[in-house]
Parts: sequence; C-alpha cells; structure tokens
Amino acid sequence: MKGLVIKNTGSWYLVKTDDEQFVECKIKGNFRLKGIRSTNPISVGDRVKIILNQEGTAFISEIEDRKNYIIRRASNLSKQSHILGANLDQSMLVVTVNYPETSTTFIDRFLASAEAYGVPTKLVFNKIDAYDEDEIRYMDSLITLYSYIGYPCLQVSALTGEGIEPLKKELAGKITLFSGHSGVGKSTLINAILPNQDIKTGEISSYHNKGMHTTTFSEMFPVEEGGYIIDTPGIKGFGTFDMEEEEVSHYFREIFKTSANCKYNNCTHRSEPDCAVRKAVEEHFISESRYISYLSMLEDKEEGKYRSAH
Ligand SMILES: Nc1nc2c(ncn2[C@@H]2O[C@H](COP(=O)(O)OP(=O)(O)OP(=O)(O)O)[C@@H](O)[C@H]2O)c(=O)[nH]1
Ligand SMILES: [Zn+2]
Repeated sequence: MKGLVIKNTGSWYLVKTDDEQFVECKIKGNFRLKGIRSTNPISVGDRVKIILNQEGTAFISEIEDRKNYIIRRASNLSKQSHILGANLDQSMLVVTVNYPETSTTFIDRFLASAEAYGVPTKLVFNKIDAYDEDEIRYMDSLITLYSYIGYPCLQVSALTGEGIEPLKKELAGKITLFSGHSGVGKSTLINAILPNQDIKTGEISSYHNKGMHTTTFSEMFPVEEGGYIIDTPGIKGFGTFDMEEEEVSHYFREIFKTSANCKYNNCTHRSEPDCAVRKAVEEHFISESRYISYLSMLEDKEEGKYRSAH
C-alpha cells in the first residue's frame, strides 16, 4: 500500500494512504540518505510504501525518490540535519512592505536558497488593507520587478479576506511551504486559508512554542482544495549550504542569464573587466536591489572562509 507522510512526531509517522486511510506507522529498515546524517530519515511530504501487520500496526518499508527536500541542521553545533519537508511543489514567501517591512535583501536571499533547493516560489504581499499610497506604489514596483524575473506575486489581506480565494486556488493539489518574517501575518493568513479554523488555530499556535524547532515534530495541514500547507515558523529561509562563489549567481535568475555575456566564465560580477552583469545594472536592466543582495550573499561566503581559516 502506498501513501503520503503527513505527520512526523519523532517516534511515529502518520501516513495518508492512496485510498484515503490514515495509518500510524513505524519505520522498518534503513532509510539513511546518502551524504546526509539526518535525525529523521523520513519526512512529511515523503511518498512511502507501507506494510500493514495483523496486529493493526504498520511499517514504512520503502520511500520513493524525492524530487526535492529542505533540511536544516538539527542544532547549531550538530553535524546532523533535520529534514523539514520533502517533495515540495512550491513555497509561498509572505512579505509586507510595512508593519513590518520585509527587505529586498531578505526576499532575494530567500529566493536564491529556494532556487538552490529546486522549490518554485511565489511572493504573497500581505496587509494590503493597511498601506498608504506610497506604500502601494512601492509594492507595485516590487511586484513588477519580481514578476518580470519570474516569481509570481499575489496580494492579500489576511484581515479582510481580500485575495484569499485566488491564493487558495494556487494551493490546490500542491504541497506548499509557507515562510516569512515574524509579524508579516503568516499565522493569520494560514488561519484564513485552512478550513475548520477553530480546530486548526489551536494546532497551529502550538507550533509557536519557541522550543518547537529543536524537536523533530512536523506536520502538513490539508487545505480544502486538496493540497497541503507546511508551516515552519522556525525557519526564516532555507538556510545556507555549501556553494562556490560562481554558483551564487546561478540562483539569481536574471544575473545568471546575463552572465553568459561576461568576458570570463567564472566572473563574480564585482570588478572583473567586461562584466555584462555590472553593465546591465548600470543600464537598469538588472535591478540594483537584486545586485546588492547578490553581493551580500557573496560577502557572506567570504566571511565564512575567514572563519573557517581560523
Ligand atoms: N492590517 C493587517 N494586519 C494584519 C494582517 N494580517 C495579520 N495582521 C496583523 O499582524 C500581526 C502579526 O500577525 P501574525 O499572524 O501573528 O504574524 P506571524 O507572521 O504569524 O508572526 P509570528 O507568529 O511572529 O511568526 C497581528 O497583529 C495581526 O493581526 C492583514 O492582512 N492586515
Ligand atoms: Zn560578470
């Protein structure tokens, strides 16, 4: 029997089978991922094969190859990783241009790591009920920028319900990870999306327990239209990972495209001669804010090197 892992408590997994049964399962066998030491070999979002036993218990016996997964270190000092979710169809980054302001650097770093993990991302601009003219103009300019690069943008108000229906349509039949700065209204938004709000509010708020992210517990919440939401308040982005300097630009779509015309194919677009990216920034074909975010990610890499050398 096959199914989808929708909850992981650390000691057992809840699997929704393809014939719509919910079965509590334990693991049988070795599911270690190559090259990763993980605290949880199986994660929500995994497609698995299960074996039902006569006593009514069940085992997960096989796991299907993942199309993607997101991980983070189990703790700061740990070498072990924790898989937060697998087979994500998309992620929604909830942002606000005010109350609080989400910086473009934050957005761009998030988008870059989502690219690296192979997770398509959409931007959800929340709190549109609260913006004045200037803020709306600024939001519109961001929407123009990001849509042009290839990131679809939605506008919602979790408070008034505006834009919630179109957002729900985007979730239908998909596994979606929700992320965002603290205070952007992610919980309010998820409560507006999920059916049976009263029940779900309690479940979700338990996620906000600060100690939560040190445990292996995670859960996907079904949405009415047939799809799931993963809410991981502990993660602000997808985390950092090892990449070469040249690689950083691969995760900025428009910079990557333009870099084909740089003189050097390992150009980092800082001070090399005949750099097509710098030229495009000067000529406003590439946004300065995106370029600044790109440079800030390169700087992080340098700091990392400095630290590791000591
Ligand atoms: N005006 C307005 N306020 C909103 C909207 N959505 C949420 N808020 C308010 O923003 C504040 C933060 O909302 P939360 O849902 O707790 O934000 P969060 O992103 O989940 O924050 P954390 O729990 O810290 O991660 C609350 O006071 C909400 O009432 C919105 O669409 N419009
Ligand atoms: Zn260049």
